Amino acid sequence: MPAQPHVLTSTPEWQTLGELRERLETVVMKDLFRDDPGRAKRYFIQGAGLSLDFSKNRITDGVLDALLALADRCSLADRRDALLRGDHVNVTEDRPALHTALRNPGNDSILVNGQDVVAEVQRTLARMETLVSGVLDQSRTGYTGKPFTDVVSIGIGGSYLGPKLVGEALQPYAQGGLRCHYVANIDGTEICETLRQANPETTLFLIQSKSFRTQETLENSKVARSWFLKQAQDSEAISRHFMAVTANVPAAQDFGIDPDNVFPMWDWVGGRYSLWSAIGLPIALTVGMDNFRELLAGAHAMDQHFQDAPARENLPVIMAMLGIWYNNFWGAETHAILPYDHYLRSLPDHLQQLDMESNGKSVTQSGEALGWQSGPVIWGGVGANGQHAYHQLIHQGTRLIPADFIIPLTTHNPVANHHADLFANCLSQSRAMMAGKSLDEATAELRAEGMPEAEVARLAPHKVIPGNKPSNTLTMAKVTPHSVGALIALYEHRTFVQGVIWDVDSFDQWGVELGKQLGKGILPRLLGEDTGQQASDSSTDQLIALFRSAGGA
Ligand SMILES: O=P(O)(O)OC[C@H]1O[C@H](O)[C@H](O)[C@@H](O)[C@@H]1O
Repeated sequence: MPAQPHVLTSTPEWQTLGELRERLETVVMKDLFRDDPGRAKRYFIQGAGLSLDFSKNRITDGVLDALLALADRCSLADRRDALLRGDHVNVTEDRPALHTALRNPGNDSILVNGQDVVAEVQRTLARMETLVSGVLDQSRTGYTGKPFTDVVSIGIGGSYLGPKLVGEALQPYAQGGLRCHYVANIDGTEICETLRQANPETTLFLIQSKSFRTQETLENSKVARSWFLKQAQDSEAISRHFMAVTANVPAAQDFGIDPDNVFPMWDWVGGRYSLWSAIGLPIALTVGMDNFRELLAGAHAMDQHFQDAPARENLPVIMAMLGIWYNNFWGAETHAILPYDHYLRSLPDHLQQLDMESNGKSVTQSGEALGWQSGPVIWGGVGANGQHAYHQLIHQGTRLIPADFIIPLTTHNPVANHHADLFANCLSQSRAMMAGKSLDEATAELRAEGMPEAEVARLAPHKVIPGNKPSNTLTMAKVTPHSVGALIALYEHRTFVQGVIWDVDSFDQWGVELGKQLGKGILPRLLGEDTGQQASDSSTDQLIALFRSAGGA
């Protein structure tokens, strides 16, 4: 993909946005709502079953036009088409990023290095179907003939976060009662606590690693294999209990996985975009293949919306450009993801990797230092819990924190007035962020309580909520396989659009490599092996000595 033929900050569109930012300094959203009864309706769009109210943003039609003009200047439509048709948009690794092909039900072939990606995807889905139906109908059993009760998915990063999020999100669709556990960290506690809950005779292990080189996953898998063999006492039994999803088939075979039990991954799928591939097996084993296909259909519907909807009505484009507005013109350093739904509790974790690993970059596609900010810190948590914790800083802290509120209109678990209460909480937060509370209002409230005037004057400033804090509200009819697919694909495309504007490679992640390299030198020293390793720095040396003096190994 060629580099942008411009310096972003020198474009007329960027200059216009800078001027608009100055003009909006004193504009208050509350006044915009008061003066324009049609505002909410005008800034409300829908696609793939999701609705976005983006009226509580510091924008005018002029700002929106200018943001979309910037997207045009960055050739967004061409870059989107290049992504979808399989051009090598991952420039540093010289390969496509074809996660959209994983959820494309069409039969038109897409060739990557002479290989028909679409046929590969269909073949893999059929193999997944065979495994899933065999496990769920109990025709496929463990080595003693007992049906499976537990699945342990071992993987980290993109081979963990997406499946965990969706597996939790689709609990209402669970079939077969399999318990799915996820082990990611190289922390003995995680694997040991998981294995304590499992029975080797009835546990299926999925080793999820695109590279099959990831230390955490390999070490945890070895522990799982030893634990299993200790009871099974027969290495032949491994083939009934261990599966792998990987692009590195020889390494999986070396580990002892039967080639028939290896599901493919491909170079043209990035780890953080891989839940739609066989990496999604824990999801399919939880909810069955029909629901897994519905998940893919939801994501595909969002792909089509992204491709076809005009920019002004395009959910990923609008959300991405609003993010650019706050990140690059208002100095926002973070972006909060606030799902008001227990099933979506791991969404912030997944989006953290998706967005921060994709757009946490400092050079352009052609390797020049960026002259502008790239991806923000993504964080968040489930509402209303956050309201009793970090929302204080959102409302009254000194930083500007744009937020996405995400909430289904109906619940799988109607009980008392809970869902209306939850919805009221969500709306009250976005309204409080937008409207705030003025000094006059705070003063009047305190006076109404009958407080002495001196106390009123002392307390009122502490009760002021500045307001004018931006947020989006995303809704869906219900948390379903389709809506969850659409939601995740929406954020994938939002991330892509921002990467286009910033001119970064959103599909590599070189920054995570250095720690891995250094770890290889540090480990032998922690274990007291004399490797002739040079000392690193006095801090690292001191901490190594501390670990060894405590007998930490
Ligand atoms: O699937 P794997 O090859 O084991 O990789 C697992 C994860 O680790 C890497 O270090 C990257 O940071 C992630 O993008 C990747 O998803």
